[in-house]
Amino acid sequence: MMPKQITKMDMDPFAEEFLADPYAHHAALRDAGPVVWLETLGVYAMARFDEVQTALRDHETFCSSRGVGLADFSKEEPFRPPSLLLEADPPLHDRTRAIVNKIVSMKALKELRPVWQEKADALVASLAGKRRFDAVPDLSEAFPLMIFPDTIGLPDEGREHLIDYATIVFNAFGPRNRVFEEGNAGKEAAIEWVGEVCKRENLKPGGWGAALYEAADRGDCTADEAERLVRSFLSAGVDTTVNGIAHMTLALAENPNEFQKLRENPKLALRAFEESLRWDSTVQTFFRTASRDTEVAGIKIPEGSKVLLFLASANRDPRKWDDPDQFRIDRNVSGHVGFGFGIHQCLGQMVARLEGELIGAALARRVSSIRLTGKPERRLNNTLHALASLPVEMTVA
Ligand code: HEM
Ligand SMILES: O=C(O)c1ccc(-c2ccccn2)cc1
Repeated sequence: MMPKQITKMDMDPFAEEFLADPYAHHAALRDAGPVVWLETLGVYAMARFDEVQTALRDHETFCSSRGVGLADFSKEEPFRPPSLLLEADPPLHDRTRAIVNKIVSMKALKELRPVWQEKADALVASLAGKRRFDAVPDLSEAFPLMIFPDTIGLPDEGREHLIDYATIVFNAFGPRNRVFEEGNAGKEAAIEWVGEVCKRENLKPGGWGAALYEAADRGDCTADEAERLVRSFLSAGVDTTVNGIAHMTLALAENPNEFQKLRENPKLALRAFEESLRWDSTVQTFFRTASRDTEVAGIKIPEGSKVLLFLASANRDPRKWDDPDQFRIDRNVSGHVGFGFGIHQCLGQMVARLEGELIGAALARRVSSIRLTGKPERRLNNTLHALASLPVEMTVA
């Protein structure tokens, strides 16, 4: 079969205008073809659900060990030692993932649920009493920072550095553009603090960090690997859930009918959180690298090519979803790729789901209405769709 001609586009998905409103550009990417060539970056791109899911499932052809950002680790130094999970392929990934799967277990989360639920209820009750507030610092950042550092066993001082550190990590998957440079400026203290708190002596006993060093004591990994696995929890574990909760709150404020459906049935809280991840995917994009010459939909992709996967676009692909742009909490949202897909599917998805469900249920039970009192403000990032401010008014049920 003659290889098809690939559609070339000069769109820059890391331009500030794109990052500010990515959904305005996704349809053009999807309609241009199953695989397109982005001239500006010199990369392939997939924005339809089927191609994104297929690439994520085929981790041998589309590998992670050469980096899941624009940089090809086989050609240039990573900006920090590679993640032993995100930037690892089998067999290394099999071993490290098995270690963390044992720690982030259903049993662990079952024990955490009542502790987190009490904090979620108290936080929402106090905010509803305040009526007007900014749901980014006061709710979306406050709750993860209230429960996640304790779960890891971090020191009490300096936890706010986790937001700054994640800004650096998630910007680093993109080009060294202004968003990257400005996102890094003045954040040396955050890098320093994270480096320190990953050390065994700075982790409290009983936390997930200490549990990684106990895995090292058992010989499941080295102490150095344990230190880097703690860094994984800190890199991906906070700013993602912060923005997941922020987008759920925004969606409920913009869709009052959906919020009333949730109030009538608080058991829909988890569905509301999952639907908000589909509707406005916190993690918008990331890359894979072709480990060998391959072909997708008749398009040749040579070994070493970077392939940009648009998760957020796949989650609104009309080839997969009915009324994809509609936020509907009663939709069957299973199968969305907001947490990725395949062997690298999010390690912390159950943590994120529990956080989102508890906040959603607390809002359903304690708040009678949510409305925006000002324009939400975005914080641009090369990978995350993030909110800097979300001014709301919540009335008490
Ligand atoms: C709403 C919240 C979250 C979202 C949207 C999210 C999204 C994702 C996505 C899309 C991936 C796949 C990356 C890839 O395939 O290259 C991923 C991987 C990962 N996530 Fe999450 N995540 C969230 C919360 C968390 C939390 C709370 C933790 C830590 C407890 C976490 C830790 C990780 C780790 C370690 C990986 C790498 C897994 C591997 O490569 O095997 N994430 N996440
Ligand atoms: O292991 C780490 O350090 C790490 C793990 C996961 C991520 C990530 C990247 C893209 C989308 C979601 N999560 C970042 C860092």
